[in-house]
Amino acid sequence: MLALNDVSFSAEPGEMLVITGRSGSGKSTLLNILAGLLTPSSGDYSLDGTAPFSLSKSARNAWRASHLGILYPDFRLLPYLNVAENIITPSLELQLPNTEIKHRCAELMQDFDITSRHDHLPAALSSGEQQRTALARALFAHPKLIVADEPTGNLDETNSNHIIETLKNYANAGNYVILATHDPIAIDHADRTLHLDNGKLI
Ligand SMILES: Nc1ncnc2c1ncn2[C@@H]1O[C@H](COP(=O)(O)OP(=O)(O)OP(=O)(O)O)[C@@H](O)[C@H]1O
Repeated sequence: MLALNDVSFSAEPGEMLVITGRSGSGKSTLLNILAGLLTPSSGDYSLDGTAPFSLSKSARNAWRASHLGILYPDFRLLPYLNVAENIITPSLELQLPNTEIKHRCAELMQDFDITSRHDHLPAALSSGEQQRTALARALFAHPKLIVADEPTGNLDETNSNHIIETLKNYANAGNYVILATHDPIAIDHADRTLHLDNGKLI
């Protein structure tokens, strides 16, 4: 059985795409391929001229750190790191001076209203604060592409609106944002919606 079959699409910089489809239709599989986390058994994928699956594993990890922001429905913050430490984890793979790391972190915490929580562990945060920390981490590297799997799945309407509007603005600034979600707020904001049915794009 194929999780995805004959899926072909391209995106323009500045676009926010939403992928819909019932459970098991292949949304997460597609996002994992776009993030360079899952190697497709056949086919091509490139982001701004780079084909991640033609890179060595270490080069692909470095490519992911500098080009990709990834958001998960369960946030996947590292439980033993505080908010600021979680946000700067992409810097482990980036060659940035310490002053720049501190500057980006402070700016993101301010943008997402989590400065006062900078030394708290994820367990002490609300769901909205956890998702805003995850979003700050996803934006830390100024990635060309953000992929997000149900990014508002655990959030109330106010937090969902904030996350989706932030992602939309980030896309419209000349980047790519691809979400898998059923959230009507996200679908409303999408520049384009793609529907997956049984691994095929409809
Ligand atoms: N690692 C894997 N090994 C084998 N089959 C897998 C694997 N991951 C997913 N699948 C299968 O591929 C298909 C697509 O799964 P996928 O998780 O991409 O769907 P989805 O649309 O994201 O579903 P959901 O909305 O429930 O998360 C499913 O039939 C699933 O069982």
